Amino acid sequence: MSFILASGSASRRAILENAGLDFEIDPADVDEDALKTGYSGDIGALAVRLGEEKALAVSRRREGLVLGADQVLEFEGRLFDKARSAEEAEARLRELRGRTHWLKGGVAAAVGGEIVWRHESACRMVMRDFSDAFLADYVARAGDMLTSSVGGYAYEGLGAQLFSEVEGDYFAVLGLPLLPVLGMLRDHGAAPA
Ligand SMILES: Nc1nc2c(ncn2[C@@H]2O[C@H](COP(=O)(O)OP(=O)(O)OP(=O)(O)O)[C@@H](O)[C@H]2O)c(=O)[nH]1
Repeated sequence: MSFILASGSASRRAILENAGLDFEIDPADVDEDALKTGYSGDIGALAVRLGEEKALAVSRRREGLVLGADQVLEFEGRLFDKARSAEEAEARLRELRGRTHWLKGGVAAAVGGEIVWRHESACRMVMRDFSDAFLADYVARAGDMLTSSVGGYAYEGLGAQLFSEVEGDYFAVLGLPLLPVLGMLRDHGAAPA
């Protein structure tokens, strides 16, 4: 039983590998900016749409079940994507500290160029009001995660120190709601029932 993960995300790959699943990696080449720039609708729906576009892009050229996913950060109705630099990540963390933001996730499965399943997730991230000194130390230690993760943190690692409370699926915070994905994979014969 196998399937294709249409993602270059190390976190998504690790989540599925650690769960013992058999799959291939074939990242989708989708112009996310084209869909995100100027978007003014429901941000969770956008994440689902992006997950669908990634799954479809690969499903149109590969046989079998293709899984695509996307995650965006929503803060006071504004949409944030991954920071482009450590400086931008630091400025954003300074803006988010002491306040609540949401990680909105979308995941979709496609077969033969058609969407067969989709799922939306929302995780409520209550960031503590940490000091400037803490932030400076965090930025010095966080490394690549500042720009490779949508929030500039690895919640399973150093990023946990940023939060006082988190509501939602742990795996969804990391980028892939594993249990709903496992249910879908089993339904499609791509994971052991
Ligand atoms: N390790 C880790 N990664 C996180 C966390 N929160 C968000 N991410 C990652 O942030 C990234 C969000 O960007 P996306 O545009 O959804 O995905 P991507 O990394 O560009 O990869 P594609 O699926 O190829 O588009 C994903 O790789 C998530 O796994 C976290 O707490 N820990």
